[in-house]
Amino acid sequence: MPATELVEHAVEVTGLVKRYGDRAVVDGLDLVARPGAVTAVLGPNGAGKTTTIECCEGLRKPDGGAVRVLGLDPHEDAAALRPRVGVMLQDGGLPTGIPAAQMLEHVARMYADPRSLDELTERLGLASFGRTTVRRLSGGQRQRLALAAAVVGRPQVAFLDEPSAGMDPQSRHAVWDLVRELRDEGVAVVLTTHLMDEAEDLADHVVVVDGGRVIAQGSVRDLVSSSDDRTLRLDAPAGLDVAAITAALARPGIAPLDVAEVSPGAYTVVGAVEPSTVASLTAWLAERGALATRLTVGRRTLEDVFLDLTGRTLR
Ligand SMILES: Nc1ncnc2c1ncn2[C@@H]1O[C@H](COP(=O)(O)OP(=O)(O)OP(=O)(O)O)[C@@H](O)[C@H]1O
Repeated sequence: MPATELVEHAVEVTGLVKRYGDRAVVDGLDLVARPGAVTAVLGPNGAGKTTTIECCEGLRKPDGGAVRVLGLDPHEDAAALRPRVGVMLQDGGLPTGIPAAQMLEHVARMYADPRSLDELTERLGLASFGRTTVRRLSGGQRQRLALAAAVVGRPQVAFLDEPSAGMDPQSRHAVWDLVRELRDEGVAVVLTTHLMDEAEDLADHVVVVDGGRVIAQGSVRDLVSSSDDRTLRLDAPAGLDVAAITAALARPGIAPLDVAEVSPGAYTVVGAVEPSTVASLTAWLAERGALATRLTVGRRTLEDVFLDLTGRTLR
């Protein structure tokens, strides 16, 4: 009986610690991933996502905590897990000296019941560069090949580290379709991404990591509706006085709205945005002869929540 039928969680990480020198880059991280679900791990650069995934893949040895994949230890049971786990590394990790098609055939031969190479080649658009050596592929082509290599063996768990990074929109959609299909086939897909729309579209469960720990998790819906806040987005002349806007929108007894110029001429107002907020804001602009070229009010997006949780400072 496959181990996925024995374990509720295809991946279970408990109190994971990984240190480099005396610095813990993963610092007590807990994470679970279910079969038949996409778990998206989000976090700023250097948050510890890849390190965590690599501990799950058996590529790095934890300094503390426990990691179970299909109920097994990624290090000690590496041989048993190899045919059941697909891995797409951030840097490709593919042998570079052989043509792409040959590389994929070689990988497919390692599995008992590989996917059809014709079908994978067709859906990921690999045919046009099958004869090109891996080293000469473009970044996006190499990513698609790495994804094909990760899934060709029909894994029960697929770890995909930034699967659509550097891809054109067509490729990204092909990748998303494949990920959804894997999920529908019962695969536990664990992916990292910096693309909030990718997480919003694909993820059944989102885990936000910062400083080597999980700082929030849940479904996208849970995360974006955990507050009643709304976001007002405004396009107007650059350099408006956000402190003055904040003061103009203030209402007695209500927490001040968070007004920011997120890029030149693009403003957000976050909080309890009411009809009167819109009226006060447009009046404030009109008094200064400033034209709003766009104004929308909507629910918070995953990106809003992510920036709230992790801040705007560059890492
Ligand atoms: N072999 C290593 N030796 C020392 N430090 C390392 C090593 N590998 C990773 N780190 C550090 O560990 C931290 C976490 O790195 P990791 O690659 O896990 O982050 P990440 O969340 O995947 O980031 P990104 O979004 O940029 O890919 C970083 O500060 C990185 O510099």
